[in-house]
Amino acid sequence: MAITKEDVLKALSYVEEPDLGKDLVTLNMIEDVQIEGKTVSFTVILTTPACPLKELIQNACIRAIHTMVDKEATVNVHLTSRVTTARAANAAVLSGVKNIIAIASGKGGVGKSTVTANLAIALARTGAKVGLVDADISGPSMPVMFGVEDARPHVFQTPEGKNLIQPVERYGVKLMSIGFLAPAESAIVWRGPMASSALKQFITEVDWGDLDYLLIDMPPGTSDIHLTLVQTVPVTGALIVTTPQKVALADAQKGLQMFRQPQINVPVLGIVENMAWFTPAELPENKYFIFGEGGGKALAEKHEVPLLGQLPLVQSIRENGDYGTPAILQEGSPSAAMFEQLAEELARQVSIRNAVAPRTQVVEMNR
Ligand SMILES: Nc1ncnc2c1ncn2[C@@H]1O[C@H](COP(=O)(O)OP(=O)(O)OP(=O)(O)O)[C@@H](O)[C@H]1O
Repeated sequence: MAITKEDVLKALSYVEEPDLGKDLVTLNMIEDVQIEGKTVSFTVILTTPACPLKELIQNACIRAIHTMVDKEATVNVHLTSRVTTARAANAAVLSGVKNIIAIASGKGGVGKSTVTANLAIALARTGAKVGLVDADISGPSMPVMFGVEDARPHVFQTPEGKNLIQPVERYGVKLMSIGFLAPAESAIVWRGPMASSALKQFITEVDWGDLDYLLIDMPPGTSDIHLTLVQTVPVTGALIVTTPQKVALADAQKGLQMFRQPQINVPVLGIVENMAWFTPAELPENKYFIFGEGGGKALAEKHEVPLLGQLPLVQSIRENGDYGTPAILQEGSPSAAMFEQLAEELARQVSIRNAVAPRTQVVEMNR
């Protein structure tokens, strides 16, 4: 009997998207079904190009066709993606940006900027459109980490007469930092309301265009800047970076709780434990838990959020950051693999959040 499109769709309706708990047909993830004799071809639209379940879904599709349609069929599964969003249509601010992710830490110096830079590049390397705002106004580190300290963004006028800043592009990421506008030594005077208005400017007066993910590298602590962010744009979710050290965990918890306050209500997508251990190059089997052990996991469990990854203390991660060539660019290295995996886990949590949580909203607050 000839294979029909209905046979194919019926079989695929038994393939579940493991994270979203529904089948691929119900989720409108199947397109362009074509049948030629015993060759079945179709496209699966994933929710992110960084999907860690790609292979699993592809194999499940092939198995479903072989089991339910024809065990001898040749099955061509074409994988593509359409990044999901929880934003309302026709948004006034950043209308082309699908997901806005705040990266916060609580304590300073835990590696938040290092993690953000590597994540942004890792996501861009999967094919996603990525932007990065360095909102650490009094201590911007992105120009150094991306090796673009001397870059000066262009300002241009739109046909409507509005001045817009063109973000700097590096390693496939659109980047904006106060470091591009003010010499590093003067940045220390950016405080309070000035810092808040600088962040607002980075959001509303920069030509971000269409982006799948806009990462915001927040300053340490729980400052005015955090409130400015959630009052200016609808934030998709927050990622918390911490070390396993007691003092860092206590501050990370404060950061996490700030996003979860009922009037702010930004979902926490997960926790990253950085500097989780140290392994000397000459003793690769040894792990030294310099800042303590298991703190990130305990924090994640306490607040019921996923621990998205544990990154060891690696000398080359520090060096690559200082040289303007983040570790993710060292193809085939263990550090690059860890950041790739972390980026996949983050993208996965964004997709889950978009499927299950309410639409993103700008926070209204009387201050
Ligand atoms: N996993 C790691 N292995 C080695 N060095 C690291 C690692 N993570 C971060 N570092 C280094 O630790 C220092 C602090 O990192 P980073 O600037 O990313 O932290 P931060 O939390 O953003 O700090 P700030 O509070 O200034 O915003 C940097 O020198 C960085 O290169």
